[in-house]
Amino acid sequence: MKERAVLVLEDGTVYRGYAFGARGKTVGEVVFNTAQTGYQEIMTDPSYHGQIVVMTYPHQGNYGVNVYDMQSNRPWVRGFVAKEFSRVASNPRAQQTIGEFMEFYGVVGIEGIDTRALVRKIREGGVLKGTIAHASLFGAPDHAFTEEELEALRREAQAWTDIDGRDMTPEVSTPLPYAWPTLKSGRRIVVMDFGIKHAIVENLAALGFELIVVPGKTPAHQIMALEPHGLLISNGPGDPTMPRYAHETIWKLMGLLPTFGICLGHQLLALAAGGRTFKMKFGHRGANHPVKNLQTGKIEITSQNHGYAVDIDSLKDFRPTHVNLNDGTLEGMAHARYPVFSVQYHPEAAPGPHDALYLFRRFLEEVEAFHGATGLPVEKQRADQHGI
Ligand SMILES: NC(=O)CC[C@H](N)C(=O)O
Repeated sequence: MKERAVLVLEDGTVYRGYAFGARGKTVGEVVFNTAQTGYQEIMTDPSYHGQIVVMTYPHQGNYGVNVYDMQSNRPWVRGFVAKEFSRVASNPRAQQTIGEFMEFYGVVGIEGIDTRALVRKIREGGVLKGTIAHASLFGAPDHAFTEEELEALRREAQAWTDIDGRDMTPEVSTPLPYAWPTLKSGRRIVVMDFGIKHAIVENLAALGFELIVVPGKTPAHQIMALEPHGLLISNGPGDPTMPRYAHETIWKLMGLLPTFGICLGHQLLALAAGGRTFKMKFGHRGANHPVKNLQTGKIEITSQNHGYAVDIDSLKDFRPTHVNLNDGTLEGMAHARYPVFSVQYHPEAAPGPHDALYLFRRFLEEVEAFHGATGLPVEKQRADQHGI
């Protein structure tokens, strides 16, 4: 017998379906992702911290999960929703089924609801908070939820602390600096970790960089003390206006090092320079967002996961380099004077197409161009000028 479950939104809408994954209850911001594959990368991307993710593609889990596709050391989604989850994993790379994985890591799920209706609601009204609850919590797997119980679940969703207005960095960032294993020892990159996906560091490592991952809270002078040749500012969850210390650090480092910002890193760069961000109605989450590269005129099909965006008209010191063809929002920018650039989307894919991998190579070229001429740590002299 299937166990009953509900998803109750803060506006009182109730979706009745069946329990999946870990048994229990969970509250979060309900968002949707349109990627057809990549559920494991999505669940383990720290940028989803605080969110219940609804997959629009109706069948999830058929190729299982494995240790290689993890984007961090555990899932971060607060809940996972699909029309139907596969009970079998049919792929030689599979080591577990999606259900086993969700149970192991305590991810509460629901299936059998009309995900199309739910997604349409979010698209029309914007993201909402919601609660998923499984019937066994209320006594029995076939328990039919009463009006009072549903109202209590609705209030729980409403009362949950929003993602906006709090800094989630301490919850996802590494507490201590560490070296990411690489086989070569090329130029040294410091990676500011706001909840980094493994695929980003793996792409940098593949280019031969030496990588030191530091907590997002690391101040500018400590970063410079590591004598880096470049700086990567990672993706991460939450409201980009909240980690104010990061704006200050990035502002201090601006121009000292070739810098590449990805997603949250892009937003932090814009804010550090005096630009503005805003919360989008329902964000961009999927693996087929068309982005126009304004420098080449080419279109890239990109992987995306963000709920905030940089206001294109607020840019200070940066010029737009990429725009989203669906809604015209800013997707990339470059500094007017320094080798500092960033994208709102995910060049590392994981999941998604590899159209934008060239950006990692561009970062390598920027680092080489910046340091290549003299071979001296130019940034150190500049740091002295900046007094850090
Ligand atoms: N993937 C990310 O880095 C997300 C950035 C930010 N938390 C947003 O939702 O817009």
